[in-house]
Amino acid sequence: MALLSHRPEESGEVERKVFDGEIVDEAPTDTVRVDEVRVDAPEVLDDTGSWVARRRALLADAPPIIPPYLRTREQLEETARWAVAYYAHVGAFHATRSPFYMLRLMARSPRGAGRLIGRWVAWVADAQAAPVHAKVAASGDVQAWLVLSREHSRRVKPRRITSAVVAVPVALAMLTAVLVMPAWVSGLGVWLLLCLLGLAGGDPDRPLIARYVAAQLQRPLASPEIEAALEAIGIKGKVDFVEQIAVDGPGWRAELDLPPGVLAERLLDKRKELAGAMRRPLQCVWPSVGSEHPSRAVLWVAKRDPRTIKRAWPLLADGQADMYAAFPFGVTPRGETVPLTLIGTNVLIGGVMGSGKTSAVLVIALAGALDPTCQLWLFELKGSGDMESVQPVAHRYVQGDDDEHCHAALDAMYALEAELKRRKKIVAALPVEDVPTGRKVTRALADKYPHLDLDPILAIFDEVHTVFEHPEVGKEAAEVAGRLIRKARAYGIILVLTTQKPDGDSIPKMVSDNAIVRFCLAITGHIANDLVLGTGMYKRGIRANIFEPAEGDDPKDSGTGWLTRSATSAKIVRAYFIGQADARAVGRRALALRTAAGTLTGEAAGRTVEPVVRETIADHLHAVWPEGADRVHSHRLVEALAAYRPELYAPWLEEDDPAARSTTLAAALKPHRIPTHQLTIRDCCGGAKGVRHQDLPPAKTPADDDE
Ligand SMILES: Nc1ncnc2c1ncn2[C@@H]1O[C@H](COP(=O)(O)OP(=O)(O)OP(=O)(O)O)[C@@H](O)[C@H]1O
Repeated sequence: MALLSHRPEESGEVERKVFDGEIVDEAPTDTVRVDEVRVDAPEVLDDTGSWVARRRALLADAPPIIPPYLRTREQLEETARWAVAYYAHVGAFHATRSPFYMLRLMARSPRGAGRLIGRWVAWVADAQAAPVHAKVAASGDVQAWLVLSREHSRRVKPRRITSAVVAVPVALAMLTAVLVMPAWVSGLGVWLLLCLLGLAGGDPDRPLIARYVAAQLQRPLASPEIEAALEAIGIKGKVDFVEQIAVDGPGWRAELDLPPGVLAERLLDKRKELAGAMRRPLQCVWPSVGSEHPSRAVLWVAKRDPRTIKRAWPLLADGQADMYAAFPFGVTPRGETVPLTLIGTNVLIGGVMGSGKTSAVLVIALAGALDPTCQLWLFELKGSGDMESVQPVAHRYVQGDDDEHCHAALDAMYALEAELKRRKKIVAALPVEDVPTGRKVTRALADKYPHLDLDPILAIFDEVHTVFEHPEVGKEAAEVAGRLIRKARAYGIILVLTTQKPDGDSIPKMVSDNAIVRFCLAITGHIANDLVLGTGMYKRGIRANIFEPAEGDDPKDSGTGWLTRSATSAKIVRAYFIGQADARAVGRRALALRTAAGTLTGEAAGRTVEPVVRETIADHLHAVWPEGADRVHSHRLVEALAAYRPELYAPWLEEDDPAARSTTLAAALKPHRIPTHQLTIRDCCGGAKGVRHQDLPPAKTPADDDE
């Protein structure tokens, strides 16, 4: 589906074209006029300059003289193929059922004969006038009765004569024909007569011909249907169609101005009602906000229900992926493949239960698996086993939502941070000719220096809120993830986070603010929408509450969401759906690829993952502890920590009250089992909460830090 394009082209030209909510680079060229609809000539505004200037503007927007499908052979062929396939199918459908249609006709012929004879008798007897006769007879008006009788005779007599003149010769002719003609001709005649009688004996509730109902073959879109549907959902008033409804890819596109004062975003909120009013499957109806003004709407309606079109992931059966390049991720409702390039980015995926997060992230994981150079760190924190297919090639694989799994996830985040610092140091020391596009990891760099281990790392944390909400590791994990998401992408570490709880508590602000690729599946409410897609997206009409999550066996819009890469690009995409059996087959292929390439690492190579030596707040306390002191007040420690590691502890100083700062420190120390006590330190400031040196765990080697 081509949707809206309002992204500056590289040339610097800005061309805004809106197609059904999706932002694309170029306007579609494959439009075919299909529908004679009322088209008002574009209004010429008074202030657009001279007569010539106004005509120029009109000409610029004028539809092409030769319809595009006559100029592009592919579109013409595609349309012709579609039409032939459609009519061939419909023809075959009815041809197969024609014997049943015949039987039905025969069975209805007695009723048809009865009806025709009844009508004939009623006509001859002028039955229409019977109620009037009855009324006059009841009134006892003799004069009126006589007038009516005369009139009745005058009308009925010629009918009787006509009937006799027609019926007798016809009956005789038929009898003669039956006796004289060969048997097959008589049979054909009787059969035809019975068919005609059968047609006359039809029942409107039981049509003779089976209605060809196919959800994926939609009737063409027409303006009266749109107007009626808008009215049905409460949008009353004059609707102006900006252009004729046209074929646009595998659907129809209508661009319209809603009645004055009605915002186009209302259609987004009422997509379901609109589809209901149009009597079309929800997945076929895609409204979007136009670019000209807030009341300009674009409605794209699919010719076929996208759910009935099975599209296999292009890498399912063969092929490799390259994490430094694009891999196929999904398709737009128009059926165009949407590639995804993840190097140099990170990904945030959000959606309610059943919206298709795991299926979408599985596409990314399998693409990573099919790049033999890519290290996979997989944390499936739902514990459902949906990513087991990738386990055989994973450098690290954790599945579950218990304490141990959350600790393992935090540990992995620290390990990724340590790896980031290692890479950063290496890249900083490289000669400038090795990093012509800036100090970041590239495929060329990784290939040139294989011993430096700069190959991409794909780290997926599925249902990451499980870690962020964990009472012990949550806060720490949020801080590490916040640092990682900002810095890791330049060094070939791709972070992919998914959550079914997009809210402030389950996704730290630092994470949501710094996500680059965002994929928002079905969600409820504008807060969750903007948390996943970025502030202001809901207002701009990029709304994921238009999608419906899976319900039972019906996938509905599952796997469909808004995919954005920057504030100005957004498109509706349905991620490829890869079933578990297929995913396992891809996993086996990935294992073979890596075994042949000798690139199995970590757990996949049978190694045990050692926990990283990492800094904790206990290490930081050791670092700031005054030499020789056996006790220090908490508020003093907070000030010292904030000076030592402002990125971690400066926010604690926002609290002016020393007691409140002490409470924050006590809460942070609790997971490390470091107690705080009421301490009186004479040379300091009397009695207050504080920490005893003897309660600190022994100092350990701090992780390398070049912050
Ligand atoms: N792209 C897709 N195309 C078609 N169906 C899909 C797609 N993605 C998911 N589904 C269907 O939706 C169901 C739910 O998908 P999935 O488990 O990925 O959702 P989820 O958001 O991870 O749900 P939960 O949070 O409950 O685990 C799947 O079982 C599948 O039937």
